[in-house]
Amino acid sequence: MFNLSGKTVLITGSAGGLGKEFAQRILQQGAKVCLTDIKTELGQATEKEFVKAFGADRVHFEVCNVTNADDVLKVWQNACQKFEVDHLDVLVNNAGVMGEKEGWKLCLDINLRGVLNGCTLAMEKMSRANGGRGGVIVNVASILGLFNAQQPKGWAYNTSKSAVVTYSRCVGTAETEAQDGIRILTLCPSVTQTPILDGCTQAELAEMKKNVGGFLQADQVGKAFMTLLQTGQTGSVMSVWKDCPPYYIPDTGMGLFILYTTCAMVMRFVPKSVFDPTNGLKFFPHMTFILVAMLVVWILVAKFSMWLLF
Ligand SMILES: NC(=O)C1=CN([C@@H]2O[C@H](COP(=O)(O)OP(=O)(O)OC[C@H]3O[C@@H](n4cnc5c(N)ncnc54)[C@H](O)[C@@H]3O)[C@@H](O)[C@H]2O)C=CC1
Ligand SMILES: CC/C=C\C[C@H](O)/C=C/C=C\C=C\C=C\C(=O)[C@@H](O)C/C=C\CCC(=O)O
Repeated sequence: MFNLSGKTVLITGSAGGLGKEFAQRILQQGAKVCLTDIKTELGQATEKEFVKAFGADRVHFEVCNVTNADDVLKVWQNACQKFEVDHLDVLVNNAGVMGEKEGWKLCLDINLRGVLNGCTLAMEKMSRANGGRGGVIVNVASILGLFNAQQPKGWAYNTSKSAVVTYSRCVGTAETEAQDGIRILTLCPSVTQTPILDGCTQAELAEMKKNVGGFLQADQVGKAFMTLLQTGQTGSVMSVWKDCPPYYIPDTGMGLFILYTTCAMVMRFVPKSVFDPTNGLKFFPHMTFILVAMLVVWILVAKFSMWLLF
C-alpha cells in the first residue's frame, strides 16, 4: 500500500466539494497538501480550517487556474517552496465544471486541457528518467466518461470526461510506470452531492436522482479515492456507484470491437439482398441475432463439457 505519511500532494479545484474531501483524507494520512482553486475566498477558508486541524506546515492554498499551464507550473514551484521540498509526490487533477454556464470551449479547457496541463507537468517533474522521484497522478473523470447518458447540462461535459478516461488509459501504461515510476489513475464517480449540482434545477436533480438510483455523498467518493490512490494499478479506472463498494472498469472497447468486426466479416457471406451491412439500422438486428446465436453455442459447449466431465 502507498504510504502517504510525509508525502507532498497538490490538488486542483480543492477549495470545496470533492477536492476538499480528498485533501482532508490525505491530510489524515500524514501528508502535506497544497490546495488550489480559482475561488480565492473559499480556498482561504478551507486552508484556515485545515491549518487548525493539521498544522500550518502541512497545508497551503494557492490560487490556480488549471487552463493556464504557466499558472500550474507556478503553484507547483510555490508548493515545493512552501513545503521545503524539491518534488511533489501526488497530483490530483480534480478541477471541473458542468459546462452549461461556461460554454463548450471553456468546459473542454477546464475539464480536459486542465488535466493535460497538470499531467504533462507532473510527468516531466516526477519522471525518474528525468531525474525525478516518480509519483502518482489521479485524474477525476465521471461515470459519464465511461458511457454516454444524456444529462441536462450538455454534451461538452461527457465529451471532456470520456477524453480524460481515454487519455489516462493511453499514458497509464506499465512502460510509463517502469520508465518514469509514475502511476496514473482515474476516478469515475456517479452523481455526488457537491456544489457542482448548484447549477441544476430541482426538476433536473430529481430526474438525475431517478436515473442513477440516488446521489452519492462526498465521503463515499473520498473512501473510494483513497483505495484507488493507495492500491490502484497504473492505468486503472475506478467507478463509484451508490450503495456498492468501488470497482474497477476494464477497457472492454477493443473486445466489443473485435466481436462486432467478426460479425461483420461473417455477414459478408450473406447476400446483399438479405441486408445491407453499411446500413446500421438494418445491420443491428442481424448482429444481435449472431451474438445471441454465439451465446447459445457457447452455453451448449459449456453444458456439453460439463456432461463429459461429470
Ligand atoms: N459532483 C458530481 O456529481 C461529480 C463530480 N465529478 C467531478 O469531480 C470534480 C470535482 O467536482 P465537485 O467537487 O463535484 O464540484 P465543485 O464545483 O464543488 O468543485 C469543482 C472545483 O473546481 C474549481 N474550478 C473550476 N474551474 C476551475 C479552473 N479553471 N481552475 C481551477 N479550479 C477550477 C471550482 O472553483 C470548484 O471549487 C470535477 O472534475 C467533476 O466533474 C465527477 C463525477 C460526479
Ligand atoms: C451535469 C452533471 C454533473 C455531474 C454529473 C456526474 O459527473 C455524473 C452524472 C451521471 C449521470 C447523469 C445522468 C442524468 C440523466 C438525466 O437527468 C436525464 O434523464 C436527463 C435527460 C435528458 C436531458 C437532456 C436535455 O435536457 O436536453
